Amino acid sequence: MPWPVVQPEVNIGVVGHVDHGKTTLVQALTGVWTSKHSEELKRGMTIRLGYAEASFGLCKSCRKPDGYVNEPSCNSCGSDEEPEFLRRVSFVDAPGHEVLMATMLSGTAILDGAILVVAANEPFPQPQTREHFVALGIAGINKLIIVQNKVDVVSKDAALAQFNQIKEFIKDTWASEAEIIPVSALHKINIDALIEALERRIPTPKRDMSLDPIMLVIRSFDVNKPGTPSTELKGGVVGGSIIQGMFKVDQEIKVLPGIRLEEKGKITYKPLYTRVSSLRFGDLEFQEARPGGLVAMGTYLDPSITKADSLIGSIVTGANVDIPVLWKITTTYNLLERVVGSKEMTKVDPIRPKETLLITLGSATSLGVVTRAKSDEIEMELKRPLAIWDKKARLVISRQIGGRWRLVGWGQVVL
Ligand SMILES: Nc1nc2c(ncn2[C@@H]2O[C@H](COP(=O)(O)OP(=O)(O)OP(=O)(O)O)[C@@H](O)[C@H]2O)c(=O)[nH]1
Ligand SMILES: [Mg+2]
Ligand SMILES: [Mg+2]
Ligand SMILES: [Zn+2]
Repeated sequence: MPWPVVQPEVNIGVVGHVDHGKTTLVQALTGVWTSKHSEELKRGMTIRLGYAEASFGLCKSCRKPDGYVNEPSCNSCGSDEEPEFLRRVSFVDAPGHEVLMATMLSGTAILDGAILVVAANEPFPQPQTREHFVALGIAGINKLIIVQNKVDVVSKDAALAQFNQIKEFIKDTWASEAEIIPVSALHKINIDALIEALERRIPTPKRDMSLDPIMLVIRSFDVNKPGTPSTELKGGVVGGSIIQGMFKVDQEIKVLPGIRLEEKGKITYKPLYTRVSSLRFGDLEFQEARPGGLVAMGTYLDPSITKADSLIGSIVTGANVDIPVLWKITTTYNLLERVVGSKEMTKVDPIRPKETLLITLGSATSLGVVTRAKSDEIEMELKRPLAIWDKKARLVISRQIGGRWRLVGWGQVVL
């Protein structure tokens, strides 16, 4: 029986320090090189959130973990029997460069679990190894696998020494039980063991389909070729992940905070109302879409509104769902003791009135100027309003230190 054609059911983030091999690992798992943008190819680094899917299966004739495969055949044992389909998985490939921390943070909201990639040939931990690890903890992504990558270029002893350092690092944290798997992403060594660990340690979460539908937008496009006659134009497309509920073709939806308008120097956002024209995962069309994977949602919006990622950080929900959109927020907050994302790990100073912070909530980011600071609560005026779809969601607080946005704390909006 051929493997079923289904949408992915779980989102796994691939995070870690720059150049540690995240994109190479996603390619080993899915066959897809996610960094396709010209700037990314030129600079050899991930700039936007990358995305790729794979189906995993298990060969019954093989002994585990050799029988875990990402294609409907097994070359470990040469059996003619088709491996059994397990599930379709999506990978969100985060950029590791320190200047792209905000992009990494905006991806964490759509994850069900994560792989932290650590290069075996560099001292452990590197700054963004720490910072991404802390970001996962704040977002509550407690299903973690640590991949020790590039073991092909270090000695067995060096790999073992670093393995023990990683163990020591996670010992008293939320991730103390995380498995550490040595691989070579480049040479595709031990990928079967990694797939086995993903199947075992990052189960598909139970979803409640009766909740109001919420999709967090991480991309948006105009899919029309330049010069298309206006009568043949396709509506704007938003790409993102459904974090609760489900969407159907033809459903009435709204996009929040919506379109940015400027009138006499005053900036407002107006919600966009439209209908779902199509739902796609990869190249496949579906009539309905549920949590898991990255869905491309076709709409009847003017494509100039969605072009060039202009709706990143928006949320999509049902047209009648009430969600507060706020320019001013009060949040509880907690600060880290140290700035984990810089080499020096300086102390985190208290939040001061008038300072500008970077706030990440879901896939949205906004600058916020602190108007009042108490020991456990701050008030902020935002440069871009935030849609508060879940008042229990944690927002992440970053501060500019030495010219870089560094993660310094987290909080919860008080409504
Ligand atoms: N020897 C060896 N090199 C590897 C391995 N995995 C990745 N590399 C190399 O490491 C470099 C960086 O790999 P990427 O996959 O682009 O790293 P990344 O973590 O996605 O980098 P950013 O997206 O910029 O954070 C490339 O030259 C890869 O070929 C491995 O297992 N062994
Ligand atoms: Mg990359
Ligand atoms: Mg094998
Ligand atoms: Zn087999």
